[in-house]
Amino acid sequence: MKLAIGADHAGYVLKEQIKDYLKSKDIDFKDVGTFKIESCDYPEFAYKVGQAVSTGEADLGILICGTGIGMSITANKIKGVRAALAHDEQTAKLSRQHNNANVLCMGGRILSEEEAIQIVEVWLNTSFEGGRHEKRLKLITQLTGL
Ligand SMILES: O=C(CO)[C@H](O)[C@H](O)[C@H](O)COP(=O)(O)O
Repeated sequence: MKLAIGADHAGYVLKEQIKDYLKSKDIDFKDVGTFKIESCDYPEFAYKVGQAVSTGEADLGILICGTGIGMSITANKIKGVRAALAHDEQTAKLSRQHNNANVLCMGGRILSEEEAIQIVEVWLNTSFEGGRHEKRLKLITQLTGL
């Protein structure tokens, strides 16, 4: 499995902490930036991670900004991306089970390192349940073209 990960300045520190966690688990990832703490614009990184997932370059993506909201708004405008904003483990788990979310968005100004890593762990280790949820995902594509 390959991950794409990105953040703006407000998510930069948490991104680096999550990268340490991914390395400790031998999970392959591509970091699309930002690579510094200076102010920058979240859509650039949401677009890069979203494109990586949309084209199949990455299986899953992780995006972090201050709240995770700007990242999720942007990523969800990319075809094939199902980005979920999660501030807790239960939402993260359900985003995989019911929505087959392929991008996880988090708030670097909302979550502690420990909370974020627990969210990432549960998200990466939960599978899509399929069944009735499959039809609903197809409807998203049919209705929106995305
Ligand atoms: O867009 C956001 C909200 O969804 C992100 O949280 C940004 O990180 C935030 O807006 C950045 O704010 P700043 O005042 O420019 O640091």
